[in-house]
Amino acid sequence: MTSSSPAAARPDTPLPMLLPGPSSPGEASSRFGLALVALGLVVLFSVLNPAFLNVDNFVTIGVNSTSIVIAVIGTSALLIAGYVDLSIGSMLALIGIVVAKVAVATQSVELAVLTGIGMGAALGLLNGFLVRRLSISPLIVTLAMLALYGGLAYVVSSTAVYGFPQALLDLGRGRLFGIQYTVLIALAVFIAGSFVLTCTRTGLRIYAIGGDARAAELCGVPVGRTVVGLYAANGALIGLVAVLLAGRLGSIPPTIGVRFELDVLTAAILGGVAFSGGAGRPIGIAVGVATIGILNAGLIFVGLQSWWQNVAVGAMLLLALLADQIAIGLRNRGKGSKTAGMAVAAPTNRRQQADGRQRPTSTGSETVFEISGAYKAYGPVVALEEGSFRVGKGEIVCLLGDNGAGKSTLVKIISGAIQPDQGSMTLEGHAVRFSSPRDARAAGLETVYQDLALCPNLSIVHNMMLGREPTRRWLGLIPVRDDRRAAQESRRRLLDLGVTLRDDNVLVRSLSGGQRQSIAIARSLGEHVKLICLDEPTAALGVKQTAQVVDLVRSIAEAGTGIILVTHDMATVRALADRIVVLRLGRVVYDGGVAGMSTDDLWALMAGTESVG
Ligand SMILES: Nc1ncnc2c1ncn2[C@@H]1O[C@H](COP(=O)(O)OP(=O)(O)OP(=O)(O)O)[C@@H](O)[C@H]1O
Repeated sequence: MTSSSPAAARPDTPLPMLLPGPSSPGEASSRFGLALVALGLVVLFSVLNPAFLNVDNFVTIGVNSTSIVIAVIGTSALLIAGYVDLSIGSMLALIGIVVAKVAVATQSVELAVLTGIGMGAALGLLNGFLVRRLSISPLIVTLAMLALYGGLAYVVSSTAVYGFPQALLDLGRGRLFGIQYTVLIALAVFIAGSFVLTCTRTGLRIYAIGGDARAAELCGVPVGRTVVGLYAANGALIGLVAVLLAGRLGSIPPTIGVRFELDVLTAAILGGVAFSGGAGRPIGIAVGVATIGILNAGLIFVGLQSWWQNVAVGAMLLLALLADQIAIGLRNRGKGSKTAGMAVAAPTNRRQQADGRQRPTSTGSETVFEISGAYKAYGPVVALEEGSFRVGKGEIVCLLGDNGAGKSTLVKIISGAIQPDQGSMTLEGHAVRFSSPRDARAAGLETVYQDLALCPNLSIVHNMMLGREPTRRWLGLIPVRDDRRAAQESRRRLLDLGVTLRDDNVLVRSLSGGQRQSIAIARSLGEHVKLICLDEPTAALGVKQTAQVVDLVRSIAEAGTGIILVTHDMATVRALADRIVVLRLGRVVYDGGVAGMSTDDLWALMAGTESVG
């Protein structure tokens, strides 16, 4: 770890645009390799059939790829969030047939468009709801929907439907300045989708969910709502594809969606979207779509039977998944090898300096938080029998206890993750009751969990601001993420805590354990935070990193925030505790100072083998 000069971290330093997404060598090279694959295909098909290299041919490839261009943005967003919808081909067939029937029956283009997009959104919503509700793999849920929608398409009509109103045909075949409407619509959808993914708050949250859904949830991201919304948006896009296809082709057979999902998924994954979630960029996705378009057209051009397209696209998908796995392997191998240029500076106003002098306790200070008579049982197991203690303003209270003593249960109650069967809490003298961690956070009580609740695929700045991203109006109209303000805000917070950065655009995945812990603690510290609950902040850290975190915790307390620290690390207890609260078999058995106690005394107190007066 290297420390950086204060100038390097000055809040007014201009920042580049901060984009979430991949930065590992494996992912970058797979996109570069893909461009080469696309070029190689063009050369190969041109050699096999010189007529392939023709402007008209590429225009046709572009027009034929419009359905994939529209659908790939929804599929990519789902994949980035760590989800998938395999049913889009069958959904396209079902919506296409229904749209066709409505268009023929009413001869109204408006009704056809409304039916397509509305039905798509409804089917997508259903898929999203089932995926979240059933809590099983989205692969299985949407595979079932694939069969269901595909079958229903044949129930509605087992033969092709045609006889559409002229306005629908005009929509599919008309041109503006010589360019087909369908191409313009596809480009508009792709650009709008890319804008949402890279420039908006929702986009960042989609990457965050794919990086670590639980961490995103703990940071206040509404994961369930976002995922269901993504499925609905994806369905609406499939509805749009169905309408445009009806207009372009002039008839819709129930086989219209065959292999569609395979083409779309392959384009997205070839384009660098990680099947494992959390990564993928529009530029790569565009190259992926182009590759699939060239491949499909080229195979027809050289006169191969259609099943060779299946073979080729299937092989491409396998290769892309393999590249994805290699990228993950490379990333894991390189873990920890990079330094982020981050250090915790030594503040000058510390109550206890590095020489270990005891700092004065603040046991008698104004109470910021109090819990009384907390009781929690899981069936016959009493996890917490009597949890009562207080925390003063700026006081550090260490919560100690042997395994199974009830510490986690008490912390979960305080943080709103579970509700006690009995007991009460006050925050700054007011009675509080939290029905969720979000409630607790809103009241000014933050919890930093042992597994940190950070998204490894996002930058330090984005992690610091996740769930409360500042926004601005682009062109005075469209709300976009204000990454510059986010960076300034996050730097200011880190500097206040003595954490200086050389590069806050680095991904959290490349930080060391101590650096991550510092970021996790710093991100929990908003302006209105009155109490922070830290769960084993120094577990699994080395000596130097532990000292860094100890410094950080101390400076937070000095600023007046109350701290509850759950730890098994007696050196940390001795360095930080104003007071200790010891739990044994679900009961508080000691609440007082640590002065004069040896580490053995502390262990004995937890184990119940010695009494301390
Ligand atoms: N969800 C649950 N269902 C049933 N029993 C539980 C549940 N959660 C905790 N317990 C039980 O409650 C008791 C206290 O558990 P708790 O996790 O609070 O202890 P702890 O002090 O945090 O232990 P550790 O240090 O090992 O994490 C244990 O006996 C545990 O098995």
